Amino acid sequence: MNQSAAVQALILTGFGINCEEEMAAAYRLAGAEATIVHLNQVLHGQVSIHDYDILNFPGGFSFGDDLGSGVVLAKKLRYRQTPGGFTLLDDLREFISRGKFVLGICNGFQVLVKLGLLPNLGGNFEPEVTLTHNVSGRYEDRWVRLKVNANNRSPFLQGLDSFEVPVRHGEGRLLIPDEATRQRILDQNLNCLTYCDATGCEVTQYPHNPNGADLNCAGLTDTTGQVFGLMPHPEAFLSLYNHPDWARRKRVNKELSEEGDGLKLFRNIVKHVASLPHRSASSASLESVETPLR
Ligand SMILES: NC(=O)CC[C@H](N)C(=O)O
Repeated sequence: MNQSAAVQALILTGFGINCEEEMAAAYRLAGAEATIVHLNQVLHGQVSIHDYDILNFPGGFSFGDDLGSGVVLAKKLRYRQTPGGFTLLDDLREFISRGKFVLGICNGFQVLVKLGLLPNLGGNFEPEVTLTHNVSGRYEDRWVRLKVNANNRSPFLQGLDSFEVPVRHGEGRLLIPDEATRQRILDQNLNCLTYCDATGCEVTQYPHNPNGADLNCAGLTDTTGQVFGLMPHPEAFLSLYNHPDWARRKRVNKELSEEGDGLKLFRNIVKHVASLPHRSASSASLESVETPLR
């Protein structure tokens, strides 16, 4: 158990995940301690997710996107048993029920959707929507602007209105299978991020929406707001110098602050977790358990 008072972010890697260093950099800049571990260390019981505040699934090409992006990794989390005879999905249910946070970016978002953590309307961790090939039929690798749904109360997005971020994906198109699911996502404001134009107005057409997603959706939260996933990459916009316009910003009359807008999401969640009144108390009670919780 990590005794530090710092907010602890656990970042999974392995099997083709490739954005773990960017994600760790984001958390460190936001003041958290970031630990990168191979997923096998968790599956083999060497690392417990319960020792951490925020569990993170970075972007990449897990299992080469075979069978569909995120599918194989999600199956591994659902069915592969740890030495204690539990699956990581069992651990995730427990983790979320303790009020902790889960973030999935791009391939990580695909994993959370295919595992049934998002949107999880039914609360039974079964897949309800999916992410599939972009309507363009191409891998889309460029910058987009996102609009934040002000009615979504997830701590990740507080105080944000619209911001730019890069996308780099081939399978970012959210598909919602039926009208009832679509309506429940809308009613509960789980559609937390949509694609918009330079002025912050929502635009559903390509190229603003790079993949043809239903609801113009770029990101979802679950009903608790603790689980959050998005197709674009906030961890790739931590500084002014990540932005394609940084050198010509005066010429194109663009205001860019020294700190990248993507960093705000990480600052938000780190600040929120640090402010939770029972965080240190719950850590202490976990430490006193004789048999470590899985
Ligand atoms: N950058 C990523 O995480 C890409 C996700 C996935 N491999 C896709 O192409 O859709």
